[in-house]
Amino acid sequence: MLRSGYLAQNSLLAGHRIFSRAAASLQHLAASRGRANYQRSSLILSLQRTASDGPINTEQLELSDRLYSYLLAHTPEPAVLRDLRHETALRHAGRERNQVAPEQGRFLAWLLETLGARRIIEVGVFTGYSSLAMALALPEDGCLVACEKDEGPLQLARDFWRRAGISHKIDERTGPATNSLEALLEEGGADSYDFAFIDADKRSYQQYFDLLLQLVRPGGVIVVDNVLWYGRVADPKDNAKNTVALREFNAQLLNDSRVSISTVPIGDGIALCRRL
Ligand SMILES: C[S@@+](CC[C@H](N)C(=O)[O-])C[C@H]1O[C@@H](n2cnc3c(N)ncnc32)[C@H](O)[C@@H]1O
Repeated sequence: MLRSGYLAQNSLLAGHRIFSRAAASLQHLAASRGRANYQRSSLILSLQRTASDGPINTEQLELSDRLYSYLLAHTPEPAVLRDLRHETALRHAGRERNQVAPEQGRFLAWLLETLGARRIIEVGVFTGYSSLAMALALPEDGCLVACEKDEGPLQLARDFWRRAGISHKIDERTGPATNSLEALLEEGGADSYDFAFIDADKRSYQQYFDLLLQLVRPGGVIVVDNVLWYGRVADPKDNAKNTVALREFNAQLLNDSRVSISTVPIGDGIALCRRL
């Protein structure tokens, strides 16, 4: 979108128009992500930490709306993914927040490229933003098993998979994801996947994780979305079912000797888990 190569092909005027449209779109995106919850007093925050086992660097980068817009402007996003965001906002108004953010989609794609992943699984597809971002990063003979229970948003996902020319890489599994993952195991899929992404109902995360640990090969990676849950996991007063489920999942993950983990505060927080 804002890439110099792209702008260079257009006249300065056209470039200006593209920039203005993209900037407006990015501002809208930044504003619509519930980032008002973040403190805005400065770019660098000094936090009161509760860690008691030694000095730590307490300087944290705060993503203000302005800095987030800058980040988006420096995140490559193919036009087909940007169009899918817009189409999702039109057809599934109010549910756009279900989608991973562009920098997360790019991160997942980059990770797959870096790992050289060929066979991957997604749990929770919605209108297909993350699946499309990931499928674009797979080789021509790669395969993404797309698990989704809701037929409604899948229709848009299919349109865009076709439009992007990656439908042949998608193995669609409609229905409750636990059934789909169990079916993959019955089909002999144990230890045969390079990567999995969990982004569905929070109370089933542990179940998905345990099944995916059987499907992903040793050395393979499972990425889990929403582990910081918009900050709610750290709020002792928040005992909503999803918050409690994510808190329990995070606590279990910390002591799970089957994986090596790193939790990264991108988007709503993701846990990167490598199967040992
Ligand atoms: C947060 S959205 C996924 C967003 C998607 N990863 C993206 O970036 O566009 C979660 C999706 O999980 C699906 N889901 C919820 N419970 C499910 C289940 N038990 N089995 C399969 N899919 C489920 C929902 O229908 C919804 O579409």
